Amino acid sequence: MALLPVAEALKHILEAANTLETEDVGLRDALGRTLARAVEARVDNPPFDASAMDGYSVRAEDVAQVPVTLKLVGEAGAGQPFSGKVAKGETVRIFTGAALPDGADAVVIQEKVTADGTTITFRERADRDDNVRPKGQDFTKGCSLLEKGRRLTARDILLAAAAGHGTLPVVRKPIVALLSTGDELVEPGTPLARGQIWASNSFGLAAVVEAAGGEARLLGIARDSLESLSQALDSADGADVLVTIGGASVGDHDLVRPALEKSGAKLDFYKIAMRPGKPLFFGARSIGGTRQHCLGLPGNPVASLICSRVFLVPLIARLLGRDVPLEAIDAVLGDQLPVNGPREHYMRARLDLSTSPPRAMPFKNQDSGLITALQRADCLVVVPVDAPAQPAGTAVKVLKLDI
Ligand SMILES: Nc1nc2c(c(=O)[nH]1)N[C@H]1C(S)=C(S)[C@@H](COP(=O)(O)OP(=O)(O)OC[C@H]3O[C@@H](n4cnc5c(N)ncnc54)[C@H](O)[C@@H]3O)O[C@H]1N2
Ligand code: MOO
Repeated sequence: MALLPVAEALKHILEAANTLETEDVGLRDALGRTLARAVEARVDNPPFDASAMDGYSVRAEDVAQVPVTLKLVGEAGAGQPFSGKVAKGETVRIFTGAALPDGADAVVIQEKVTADGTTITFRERADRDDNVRPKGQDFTKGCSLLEKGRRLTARDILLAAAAGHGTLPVVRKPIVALLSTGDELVEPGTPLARGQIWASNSFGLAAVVEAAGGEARLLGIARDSLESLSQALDSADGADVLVTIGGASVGDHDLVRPALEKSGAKLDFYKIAMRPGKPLFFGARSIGGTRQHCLGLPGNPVASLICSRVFLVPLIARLLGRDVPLEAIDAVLGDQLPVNGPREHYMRARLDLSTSPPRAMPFKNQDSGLITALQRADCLVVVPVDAPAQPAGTAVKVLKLDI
């Protein structure tokens, strides 16, 4: 069977996914969530002409010639506005953040005046609007502040709060169920018998899911039997995406696809022209009356994590209504590469950003069992299908390994 090119596989996955529903969350729960609608300002900011300094509010024309003495007639504090009006020859004491009293149009900082009871002598002249933050200077009511599809940062949340929002409309988090499969697997932290290994992938993948904005649900470990797999697959009820790990290849114990198909899944594709990641599959099924995307990742830890970066992170982004973060950047090879085979090779590498263009140094050993090399890598050099040998200095595409 011909292997599906990586770009085609990604296209199939993205075309299958639609943006999830909208929900309102409080500002305290908004960090990292994706805006479902644009956010507009509900007020002007500042909402009133405000003093930027501690000092005295004046009519600028009264202090055009200095020194001059004005009469103190009151005080304006933050949250404690002056109720009267500043008339000719008068001044009102003012503090940072207070509303500028009616009649006043400038603030003189206190360091520039001499106060003696209600007699205030100004030693420095002021112009209109000096030390005043005019109403609406920052933003005005109704203007668009945050665009739909944006992943909310601390800065965004501060802005939304200042613009009058106590809650924000965000896209519901996709629930991603993660199922490890294999007779050799035991939970991390428990003792190992001979032939066993710890099921590390699901924990790495759960972190990928959550960093991408999804909610990970670990379904534990299914054994290599149709019965155990079927039972575990039934427990993925309520998830938007089911990710199976391992059992995807062609061995006698690779039963994940048959079990999934038995549970009603229709596979869109199986096997892609990617290294690592060849036995990846994708499809969908109906469970509990809702449609669930099914992504089968290879068991090799390196393959599963790299495939999650290339396929699962964009799938989650699409479910969240976000742009798909898979842009490759331009770099040059720091070392020569041999001829590539029939699969697009995602080579673990380190990226030196101090040079222009950045220089990517692929690791010598690209075995997909090397977890330490994956952990040390900060990018993937993407080597096209059947690429010829390439000397150091060749231009290449690189995917940042930001997971
Ligand atoms: N005859 C062939 N054999 C294999 C082929 C092939 O085309 N023909 N493809 C190879 C490729 S490429 C890959 S990748 C692997 C993937 O196979 P599976 O998806 O069936 O993965 P498993 O056999 O279940 O596991 C592979 C490896 O990873 C370990 N593993 C599995 N799950 C976990 C987990 N949750 N945490 C940590 N480690 C895990 C497992 O113990 C194995 O060592 O197939 C090749 N074979
Ligand atoms: O292509 Mo398989 O995913 O190593 O090594």
